[in-house]
Formats: sequence, C-alpha cells, structure tokens
Amino acid sequence: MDLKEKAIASLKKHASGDAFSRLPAALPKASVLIPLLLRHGKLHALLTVRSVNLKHHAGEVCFPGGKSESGDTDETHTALREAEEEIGLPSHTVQVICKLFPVLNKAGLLITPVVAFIESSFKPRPNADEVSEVFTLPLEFFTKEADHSCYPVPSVFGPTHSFMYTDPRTGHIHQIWGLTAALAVTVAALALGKKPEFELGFDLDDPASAFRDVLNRRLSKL
Ligand SMILES: CC(C)(COP(=O)(O)O)[C@@H](O)C(=O)NCCC(=O)NCCSC(=O)CCC(=O)O
Ligand SMILES: Nc1ncnc2c1ncn2[C@@H]1O[C@H](COP(=O)(O)O)[C@@H](OP(=O)(O)O)[C@H]1O
Ligand SMILES: [Mg+2]
Repeated sequence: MDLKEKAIASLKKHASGDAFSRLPAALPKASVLIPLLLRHGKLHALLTVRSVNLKHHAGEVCFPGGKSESGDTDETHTALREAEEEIGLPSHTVQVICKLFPVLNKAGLLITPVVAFIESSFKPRPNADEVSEVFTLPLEFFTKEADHSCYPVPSVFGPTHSFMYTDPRTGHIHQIWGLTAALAVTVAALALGKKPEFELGFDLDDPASAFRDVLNRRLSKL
C-alpha cells in the first residue's frame, strides 16, 4: 500500500459515521475540514490564518470550517461549503475520507472534523473577510517534539498542545495550538500510524473516549 492508501485505511478505522448525527438540536454544530495532500512524496495538511477582523479567534490558525447552516444536509456538507467559501476549494475536487468523532469547545459548539484529500495542485483563493493566509506543512511536524510545547491546562480533550511552525515559503511563524493542534496531532498520529515523540495525554487507540465523557457531561445539562 502507498502512503495515501495507508493513511486512508488507518483514518477510516476511526470513522464516526453517523454515530453523533442525531444529537439534540439544542447543541449548536460546526464542522472543520482537515485537508490532506501529497507534496514531495509526503503527507501535508492545509491550515488557514483567520482574519484579524473576526469576532472570534481573530488571527488564530485553524482549519477551514464554520457553523452549520440550515441548508446543510450533514456535517460533511458544512465542512465542504465552508472550505469553498473560505479558501475557494471546489467541493467536487475533494476526496472525503471520513468524519472523526466530534469535539465540544468551551462555547458548547459541537465540532465535527471531516478528513479529506485535496489535489496537490490546489491553489487557494482566500476570502479576505475571513482568511488572511493559507499554508501547508508536513503532517509529521505534529509528531515531533522540536517545536512543540504542552500545557497542563485542559483543552477540548487532553492537555493543551502548542506548535511554532516557520513556513519556509514565507518566513512567517505560525502558532498552532488548542483545538486546532489537538485535531492536527490526532490526524497526524492516525494517518501516519506513528506515536508522537511527546506525551499525547489521551489514548491513541481510542481517541474518542475522552471526548465521550465531556459530551455526556454536556448532554446531562441540556
Ligand atoms: C470553532 C470553529 C470551527 C467555528 O468556526 P467559525 O469560522 O464560525 O469561527 C472555529 O472558530 C475554530 O476552529 N476555532 C478554534 C481555533 C483554534 O484552534 N484556535 C487556537 C486555540 S483557541 C481554542 O482552542 C479554543 C478551544 C475552545 O474550547 O473554545
Ligand atoms: N461575508 C462575510 N463578511 C465578514 N464576515 C463574515 C462573512 N461571512 C461570515 N463572516 C463571519 O466569519 C466568521 C466565521 O463564519 P463561518 O462560521 O461561516 O466560518 C463569523 O464571525 P465570528 O467568527 O467573528 O463570529 C461570521 O460572522
Ligand atoms: Mg470559519
């Protein structure tokens, strides 16, 4: 099996399917697209820098995505629609692999990560209202200790991970932390089949278990 096939097979083992699709409507929903691509024979991930003018998470690094809208048919539709709006990614060129288990953020938004392969030749067209920059980086960066730190403060699941990435193309230094870092380390570890050099703070064989506890606590309060 080649790199891409291995990553797809490994990610699909953690597909959440529709297990979380029928949760109460009182739980507001969002999706993020985790776009993977092959570049120089390696798996890469695509990330965005949010506009400094946004009300929430201004200037932070995140995956393309956003809140579910009434016309969306499911979580995957939300992720693809948002990616098309934010970075001009044509949905028909995207190979969706699977939805992973959703995560709850502090605001109570249930966020479903949708993992997908995009074409290596994709040229982003950022929507300046929402996105100031788009960059890609090797997925294995999220398994290395070199530019990583970890804080004991609980994030969406496990401790808070943080990475400092210097983009060799632009020289820009990007901090990737919190929710986005948690999703990136999970997808990197699963897709590459490689334990990170640092302590993850959750069980890689069952990454959804920590999340289930958080979700059940939240559901009991609805
Ligand atoms: C949650 C969102 C996917 C919603 O999308 P929208 O475009 O409508 O804002 C998005 O805001 C998002 O990805 N936010 C997180 C960005 C991020 O990871 N920032 C760095 C750390 S802040 C953090 O981890 C917040 C955790 C929390 O519980 O809120
Ligand atoms: N055309 C537009 N111009 C400016 N802001 C927009 C916009 N469309 C969406 N937004 C804002 O962009 C953010 C992300 O939206 P989405 O969920 O669609 O990704 C939201 O703001 P905040 O994140 O500041 O609340 C939303 O209000
Ligand atoms: Mg968004």
